[in-house]
Amino acid sequence: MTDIMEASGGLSLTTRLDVAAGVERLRSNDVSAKVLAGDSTLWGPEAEEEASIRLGWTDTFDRSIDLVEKLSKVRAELAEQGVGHVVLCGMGGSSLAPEVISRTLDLGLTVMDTTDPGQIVAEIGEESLRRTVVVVSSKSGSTVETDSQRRAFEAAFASVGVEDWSKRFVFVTDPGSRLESLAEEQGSYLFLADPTVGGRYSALTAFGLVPTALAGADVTALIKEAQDFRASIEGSPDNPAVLLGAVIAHQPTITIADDGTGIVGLGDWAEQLIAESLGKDSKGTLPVVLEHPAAPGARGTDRVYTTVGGASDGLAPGGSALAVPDAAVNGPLGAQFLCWELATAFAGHLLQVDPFNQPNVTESKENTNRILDEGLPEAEPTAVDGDVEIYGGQGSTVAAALGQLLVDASAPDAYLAVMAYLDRFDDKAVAALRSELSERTGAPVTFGWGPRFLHSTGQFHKGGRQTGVFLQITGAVGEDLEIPGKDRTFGTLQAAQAAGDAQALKGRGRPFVRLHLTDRERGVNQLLSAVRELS
Ligand SMILES: O=P(O)(O)OC[C@H]1O[C@](O)(CO)[C@@H](O)[C@@H]1O
Repeated sequence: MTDIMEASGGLSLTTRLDVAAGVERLRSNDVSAKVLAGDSTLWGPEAEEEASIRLGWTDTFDRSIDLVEKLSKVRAELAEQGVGHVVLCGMGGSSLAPEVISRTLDLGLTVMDTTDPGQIVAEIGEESLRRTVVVVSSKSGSTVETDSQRRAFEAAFASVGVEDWSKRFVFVTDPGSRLESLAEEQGSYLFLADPTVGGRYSALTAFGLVPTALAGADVTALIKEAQDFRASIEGSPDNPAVLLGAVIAHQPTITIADDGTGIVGLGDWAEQLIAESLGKDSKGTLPVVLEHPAAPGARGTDRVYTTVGGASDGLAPGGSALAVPDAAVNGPLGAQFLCWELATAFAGHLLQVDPFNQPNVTESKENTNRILDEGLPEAEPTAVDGDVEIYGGQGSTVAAALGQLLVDASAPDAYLAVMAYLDRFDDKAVAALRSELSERTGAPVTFGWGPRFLHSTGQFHKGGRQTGVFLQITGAVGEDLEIPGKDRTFGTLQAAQAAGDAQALKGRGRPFVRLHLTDRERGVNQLLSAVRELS
C-alpha cells in the first residue's frame, strides 16, 4: 500500500491507495496542464465540441472578482430597505455550491430546490417574507422547478403587499436567457454568469457567489483561495487534483463524509459534480454522501472512502488507523471547489466520458412534461400496509418490500438508491433510511431528495452502470399550492416528476418500488420501524 501526501496552495490530499497507474496516465498525457490551458481534446472526439465551450471554470474566478463591487452595492441598497433574508431558488449546479458556502460560513441562506408544496408554502408564508430578497438562479433560465418557485414568490410578495416587488428579485443567468429578458422587463437586479462554465462547475461564478455574498459571505476570500490553489499547481504535473482524479476513478463507488474540521456539506455538491459528470455511457463512479465519518457503508472493496475537511494539516482528526480514510482532502473551501472540479474532469479523461454533458437528465424531464399534458397515470396500489401504499415489487407489507429490495441489491455490482419526494425539512427523519438500509446490505446505498437528485445522481441512475435498485417514496400533500400562471399545482408537478422518473427507471427493467405515505409523519415512522425489524 502506498502512502502519498501532496500539499499545495493550502490544500492537501492524503491517500493510502495505490493509484499510481491512474496518476501515471494523467501525468504522461500532461492532462493537468492541458486542462488548465483549455485543451478540449482530452475526452474523445465526441466530447470535443461541448468541451471547447465549457472550460472557463479553470480561471473564471479571476473574472468573478468584477462582481464584488456591484454585489456590495446591491446588498447595501437592500439593507437600506430592511431586506436581509436571502432565499435562493435554483436547482443542481445553481444551488448546491451556495448551500455548501452558506453552511460552511454559517450564513442565513434558505435554499429552495424543491417542488414540495409544504416546503414552499412554509417559506412563502414566513413572517420574514417582508424582509426577503429572492435570488433566482438558472443558467438556462427555463428550469421548471426554478420558474415555478419564482412565480410563487412573485405572487406571495404581491399578496403581502410588498410594493415594488420586482426589486426583491435578483436574477442570475446566462446571457441571452429568458430570465435575462424578464429581469430587464420588470426591472429586477441582474447578474450575468460566465457562459463558458457549466452548472456543476459554476461554484466560483455568479451562481455560487451572488446569493452567498448577499447573505454576507466574503467571496473575495473564496476567490483568493482558488487563485492560490491554481497558482500552486500550474506547471506541476504532480498535484493534489491529479491524485484526486485518480482516486475518483479508482473504484466503481466513492463515499464522501465531512471530517468535522470546518467544511460543511461539500459531499452534496461533489455528489452532483461526480454523478452528472461521470455517470454516463454505462460507466462512471457512483458518489455516496455519508452522514458522518462513522456512517454505515463508508468502506468496501468496491469503493473508495474519502473525507473532506478544513484542517490544513491534511489529517482527519483522532482515532486509530482504522478511522483513517482511503483519501482525505483538506484545505480551504475555494481551493476545494477547484480541486474537485479539476479532479472530476481528470477522472473523465481516465474513464473516457464527456464530463460536461448530462444526456440522461432530459429523459425524465420529457416524461414529466408528457404526464403533465396527459394527466397523472392511474395506478392501484399492489398492497396497503398501515399508512403506506405499496406500488410494485413483490411484498405485500412494507417490511417485505424493503426486504426484497435488499435481496435485489445483493446482486453483483448493484447499488440501492432511495429517492424521497418529500419536504427535506419537515420530513427529514426519512433520510435515516440510508444508513439503516446500508447496515443491512453490502451494496452502496444512496439517498436523494426529489426532485433535487434528478439534477445529480438522477443522471447516474439512467446513464451510469445499469445495476441500480430503486426505492421511490412519495407522500400525501396537505396544503397544495397553485403555480401562478400555470394550469397546475406544485403537488401535481411533484407527482409528475416522480412518475416521469419512475417511467425512465422501470423502462430500463431495473427493480423499482414506490412507497406512498398516506400520512407523512406516521408513514416515515412506519418505514423506519419496518427496516429496523429486518435482520
Ligand atoms: O441552471 P439551470 O439551467 O436552471 O439548470 C439547473 C441544473 O439542471 C441541470 O441542467 C440538469 O440536471 C444541471 O446540470 C443544472 O445544474
